[in-house]
Amino acid sequence: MPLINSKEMLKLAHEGKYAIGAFNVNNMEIVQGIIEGAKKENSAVILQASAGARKYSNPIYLRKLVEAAVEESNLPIVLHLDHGDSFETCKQCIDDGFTSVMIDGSHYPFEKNIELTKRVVEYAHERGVTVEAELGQLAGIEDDVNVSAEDATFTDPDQAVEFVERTGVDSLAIAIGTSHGAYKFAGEARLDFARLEKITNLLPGFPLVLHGASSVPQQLVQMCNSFGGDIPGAKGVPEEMLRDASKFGVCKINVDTDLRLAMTAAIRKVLIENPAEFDPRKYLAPGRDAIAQLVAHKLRIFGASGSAAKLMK
Ligand SMILES: O=C(CO)COP(=O)(O)O
Ligand SMILES: O=C[C@H](O)COP(=O)(O)O
Ligand SMILES: [Zn+2]
Ligand SMILES: [Zn+2]
Repeated sequence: MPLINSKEMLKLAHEGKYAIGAFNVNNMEIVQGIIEGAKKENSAVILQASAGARKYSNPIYLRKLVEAAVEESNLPIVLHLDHGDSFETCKQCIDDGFTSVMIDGSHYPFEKNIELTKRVVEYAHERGVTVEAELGQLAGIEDDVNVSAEDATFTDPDQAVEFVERTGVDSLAIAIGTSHGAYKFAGEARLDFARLEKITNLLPGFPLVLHGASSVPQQLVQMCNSFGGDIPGAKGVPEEMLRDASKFGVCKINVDTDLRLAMTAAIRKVLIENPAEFDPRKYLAPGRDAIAQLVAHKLRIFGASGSAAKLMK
């Protein structure tokens, strides 16, 4: 089957109360690892490329890799732009064959975010491409952050409704306490589920997206550190919270950091245990396998196992 947009994929996820995994891709081994994991779970999957990924890999290589993944796996796959920063970047990706784009206007004032998102939606929808936008600022909840500070950065439920209505966007990334990277919480992990529930109730059936949702598995952090790494105090979103979020309208969960940790831990182990090794395949293959294993596990946590079947009819 060809690359598809995310409309039906996220709709089915919403109805089934599970979330689709959206994994960041940067090179061949990462694409292959994710696809192996998705195949194992017979799961639909979103492969997403950031601006940094497109710069690193040269957009044409990345696109061709994803096309190869589609052909080889025959799974329902979306090629999505992660954190598009302008209309021009989104347009470029749409023209290049991406089936979904994110326009991240979250750092702009509300009206400007709406205006920018609307412009992307118009261009994308005319071409059958779905659009994700973002409202609110990602940030971890520090132990001493008070409610008014959370109100200032987290997604305002009423604004979310107005934003969705006025832009016609297909999905919305919300801020409820997650953040990008490996250091998400200084103290105890905490997400604002009351806010999530409010947003979901105000936007029935509408797909929400959780960024910064890596769990930072401690076993991977320890493995990195025990083979020469130095990433102390890394902490992510507990898996139970992701499972809960998927039952409250979160239909797409973004994961990049965990892929990086899995791949790096595996590569570090090979290189430290085999100092004479210098064939890249000898460490990239275990890196790829580690990603496959991680992705399969995530998809089970998200409830996405078996989600390919309904989309393949
Ligand atoms: O949100 C992400 C990509 O858009 C990735 O988040 P993590 O850093 O938690 O993996
Ligand atoms: O949200 C950010 C993603 O993890 C992508 O990161 P990157 O910009 O380093 O490719
Ligand atoms: Zn953002
Ligand atoms: Zn993100």
